[in-house]
Amino acid sequence: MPSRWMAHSSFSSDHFIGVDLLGVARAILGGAKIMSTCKNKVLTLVFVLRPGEVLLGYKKRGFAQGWWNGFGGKVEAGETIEEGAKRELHEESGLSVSNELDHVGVLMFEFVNDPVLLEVHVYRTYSYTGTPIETEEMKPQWFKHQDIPYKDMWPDDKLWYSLMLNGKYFNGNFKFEGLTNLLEYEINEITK
Ligand SMILES: Nc1nc2c([nH]c(=O)n2[C@H]2C[C@H](O)[C@@H](COP(=O)(O)OP(=O)(O)OP(=O)(O)O)O2)c(=O)[nH]1
Repeated sequence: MPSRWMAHSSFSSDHFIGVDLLGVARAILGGAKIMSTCKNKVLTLVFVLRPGEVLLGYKKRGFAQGWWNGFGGKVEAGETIEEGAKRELHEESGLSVSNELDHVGVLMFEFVNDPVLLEVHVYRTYSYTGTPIETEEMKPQWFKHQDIPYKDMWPDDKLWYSLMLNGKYFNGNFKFEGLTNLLEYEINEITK
């Protein structure tokens, strides 16, 4: 395990967020090392915003069923990551985005006993057309920032949502055992 990772037993206030370019460089180097031995699965995650609120979808089936999340999924062959993000947003919420999405972060997830790393590209946008609709996969709902249902979400989300909601740029590394036990993590805010 890379020594730069921090071990934590709770998610209270002891998490590590460094505005530290050296740390970012180390994270990139660490990522490159991991990438040479593992295959990454590239995924997208899109947050649609309006003042003071974020649109989340209740996952009705599949991976992370029963949790609230942004919209996204696997990037398909022949599309850019951003094209994949817009496609998944449309498929899962009915919303369309014609402008560029704001790429705010990359989150790397490692799962114990699984060689595949998840590389999740996080986007946000205030600009969209359409009305959110319930789809086969997601049931959308607007949440005020103070009402975000963290207890029914991925355990890492409470650690980086404030950065995303506040328009900060960040990257993160997370090591999970199963889907609910977050063993170690590191989050870096990036100054652009
Ligand atoms: N908020 C949050 N999202 C995560 C985490 N880990 C993780 O994979 N995701 C996101 C990335 C993707 O948007 C989504 C997983 O994608 P998916 O498996 O549903 O992909 P998909 O829609 O292409 O899958 P499928 O329906 O075709 O099976 O979950 C996490 O820890 N927090």
